[in-house]
Amino acid sequence: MSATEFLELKDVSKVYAVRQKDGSTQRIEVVHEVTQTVPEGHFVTVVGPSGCGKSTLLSMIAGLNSISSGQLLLKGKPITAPHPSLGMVFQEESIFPWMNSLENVSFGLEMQDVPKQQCRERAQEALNLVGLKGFEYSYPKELSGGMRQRVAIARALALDPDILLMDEPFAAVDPQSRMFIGTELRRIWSATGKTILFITHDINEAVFLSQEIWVMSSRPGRITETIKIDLPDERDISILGSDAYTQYTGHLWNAMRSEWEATQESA
Ligand SMILES: Nc1ncnc2c1ncn2[C@@H]1O[C@H](COP(=O)(O)OP(=O)(O)OP(=O)(O)O)[C@@H](O)[C@H]1O
Repeated sequence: MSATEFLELKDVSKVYAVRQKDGSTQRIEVVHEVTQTVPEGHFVTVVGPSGCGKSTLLSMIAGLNSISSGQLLLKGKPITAPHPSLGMVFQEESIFPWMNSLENVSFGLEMQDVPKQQCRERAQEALNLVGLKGFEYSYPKELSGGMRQRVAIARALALDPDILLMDEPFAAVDPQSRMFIGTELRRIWSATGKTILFITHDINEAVFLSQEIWVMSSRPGRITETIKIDLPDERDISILGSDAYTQYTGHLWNAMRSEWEATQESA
C-alpha cells in the first residue's frame, strides 16, 4: 500500500440542515471540499477558529457523521459507519466513574466479545503503555485530569485501532500538565506507530506534537494551509525554546489570526 492510500479525503463537504425560528430548515455548509491525505503512522493536527468545522471533520472520519459529498477512504475503502479500526478520544471525560482503570479499559474489548482473560491482559498492556501501571484499581475520582485522559487513550488503544482520532483531548487538563501529557502522547505514538489525527486550539501543543498541521478557515471550513513540522522526532520540553519551534508557532499565530479576523468580520 502506498502512503497516500491510508486515509484519503477527496472534496469532502458537509452541509447541516439548521432549524430556523419559523420551523423551516436552512442548509449551512460547515466543511467545504477538503482534499487531504494522511500517510500511515503520521501525526497530523487540525487547528482553526471556533466553529469552523474541525469536530465535524473528525466525526465524519470516525464514521459517526455522514459526508454530504466527496469521498472519505480508509485503506481504499469508504468510511460509512463507526469502525473498530478507528479509535476516538474526546475532550470531555468519557470514562465511567463507577469503573476502575482496568475495568474502563477492558470495557470496549468486552463489548467486542473478547474473552474475559484476554480483555484483562490487553487492558493491562494498554495501561502500561500510557504509564498507568500501578493505577489499575484506582477509580477516576482518585486520578488527576491528565491521568483520566490517559485511561481514555488506553481504552482506545486497547482496541488496536489503525488510527486514533483525538478531539481536543487535553482541553480540560491544566496548561503545565498538558505539555507533559503531550510528551507522553508522543512517546505512545512512537511506541505504537499508530496514525493520529488530533484537534486542538493550542498552537504550542499543535507544533510540539505534530508532523503536519492543517489550518482550517472560518466556516465553511477549508484547509487553507498544510504545514510540515520539521522538528526532531525526539521531542521533549527543551524544544520549546528552540528557534525552529518559535518560528513555527509564530507562523501559525499569523495564519490563525487571519482566520480569526475573518470570523469577526462575518459575525
Ligand atoms: N448536528 C448539527 N446540526 C447542525 N449544525 C451543527 C451540528 N453540529 C455542528 N453544527 C454546526 O457546525 C459548525 C461547526 O461545528 P464544529 O463543532 O464542527 O466546529 P469546531 O471547529 O469543532 O468548533 P470548536 O472549535 O468550537 O469546538 C458550528 O456552527 C455548529 O453549530
